[in-house]
Amino acid sequence: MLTAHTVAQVRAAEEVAAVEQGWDGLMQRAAGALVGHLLELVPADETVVVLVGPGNNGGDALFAAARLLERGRRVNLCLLDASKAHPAGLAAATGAGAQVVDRPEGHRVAVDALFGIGARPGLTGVAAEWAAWIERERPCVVAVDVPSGIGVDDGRLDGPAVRADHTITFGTMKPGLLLGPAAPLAGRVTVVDIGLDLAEQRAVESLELADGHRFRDRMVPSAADHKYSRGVVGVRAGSPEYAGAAHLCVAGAQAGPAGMVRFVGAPDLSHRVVDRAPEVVAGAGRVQAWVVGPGGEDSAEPLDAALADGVPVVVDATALGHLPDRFEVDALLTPHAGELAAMLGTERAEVEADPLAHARRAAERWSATVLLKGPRTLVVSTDGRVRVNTSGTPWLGTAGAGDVLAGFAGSLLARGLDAFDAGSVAALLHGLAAERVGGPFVASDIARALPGTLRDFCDGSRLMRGAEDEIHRRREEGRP
Ligand SMILES: NC(=O)C1=CN([C@@H]2O[C@H](COP(=O)(O)OP(=O)(O)OC[C@H]3O[C@@H](n4cnc5c(N)ncnc54)[C@H](OP(=O)(O)O)[C@@H]3O)[C@@H](O)[C@H]2O)[C@H](O)CC1
Ligand SMILES: [K+]
Repeated sequence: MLTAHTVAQVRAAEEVAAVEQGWDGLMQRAAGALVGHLLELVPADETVVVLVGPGNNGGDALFAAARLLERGRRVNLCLLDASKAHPAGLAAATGAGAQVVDRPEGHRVAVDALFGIGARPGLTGVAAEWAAWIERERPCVVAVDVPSGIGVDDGRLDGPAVRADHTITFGTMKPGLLLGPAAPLAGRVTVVDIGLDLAEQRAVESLELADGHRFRDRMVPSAADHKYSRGVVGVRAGSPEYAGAAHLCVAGAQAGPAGMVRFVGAPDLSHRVVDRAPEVVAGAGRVQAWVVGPGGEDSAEPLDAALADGVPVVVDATALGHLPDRFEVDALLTPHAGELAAMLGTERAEVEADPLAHARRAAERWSATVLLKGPRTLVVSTDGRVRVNTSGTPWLGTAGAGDVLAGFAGSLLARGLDAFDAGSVAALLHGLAAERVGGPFVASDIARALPGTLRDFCDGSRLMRGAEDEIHRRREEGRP
């Protein structure tokens, strides 16, 4: 699981680490980690330009520049404000032979050390000009800790920011490297250890394939299980206009770990669903979770009927327009930015500019877990936990992909996962299934790839557990 921490959490951990390592020791450790990656990333014959800001972020890079020069690399410095550059760092870099230049133009590799976690979002003045040069000329950019100018805690952009190819970040991910419009500016992110102890607190998490072990026992049936004990997922989706949404939502539900899918809809649509998917049982009956809304009629009736059962529910598409005042059951709302904007009475662009704040508002407003679909799907729980999904490909922007996701999430809910886990596991596996298929694809291809992806998620954890057991055995036997 990837974890990200806020600036305040990082600062607090730095205070603790500095007692042991000293502030200078921390900065040297950050600089050392940076050098290791720069030596790998930058071709030996390139002259690197380091864009140096007024704080410790610039300090990290100045000490790294000195060490690069000692390793025979060529380094120039662009100082945002010569009077404020980290004095000891500047002395080290120039002492090692770094040249100060006025402008970054002409360089093909840049290190962005303008601002780190101490910065407000949005660059101005010369920093903005340098960011514009990067945007125009597209040199290879390695950002120190974060791309300068991003909203570190929320991923917002408030004016120009640096676009990086790589970000070397210290101690932990930062929320802005994972979510919001800022995340793509970080490029490939590498977290390096500088001895911060952050394990317990976290602002944002991101599930990975290797996290299957956390869910395996709640998804894979045991020998004692039968179809009902595995959970029944009910689907109320589709309409004469969007009959396909019923098929796709059912296909997503069938791809999950529940033991049975029920479909409730108009007789004609029910016949068509069962003709295509003979395992489906049509008609009302007991379920452990409902999925309501994909391609559905614009009416309050399907969600009201589902809520009357008092079981967990996935609420998608048209059903998002008929929400109760607050949910009394465990609910997973799955809007895209436009739908969330309509729910909150705001504009789509506002949601896209700050997805986290809007998802949080909705989670609080309706007392429900909110899965906000997008390039980085967010899942926000009622108690404030946040997961962001990093799997998937842009090919997922295809008709019906959301219907499959809703059905699959419903199956996880019916199997007993809570809305937060069901939403975040569904988003992860939906994205991994898309990566597996490759693209271009249609939504049915994703539904077909989901069972294998789910199996890998669970099996991978078995392999990992095998490895953990082996490590444990070796330790007990005193072997390395
Ligand atoms: N604490 C440590 O020893 C370690 C820090 N590490 C690295 O340090 C940065 C954080 O460094 P910090 O000095 O706190 O902050 P910055 O380098 O990000 O820059 C702060 C200065 O920038 C000014 N500022 C902030 N925002 C803007 C802006 N939008 N435009 C112009 N100027 C801005 C700010 O001025 P103020 O007026 O707000 O005071 C500061 O002068 C961290 O990211 C690491 O890279 C290492 O991790 C090692 C340990
Ligand atoms: K930076």
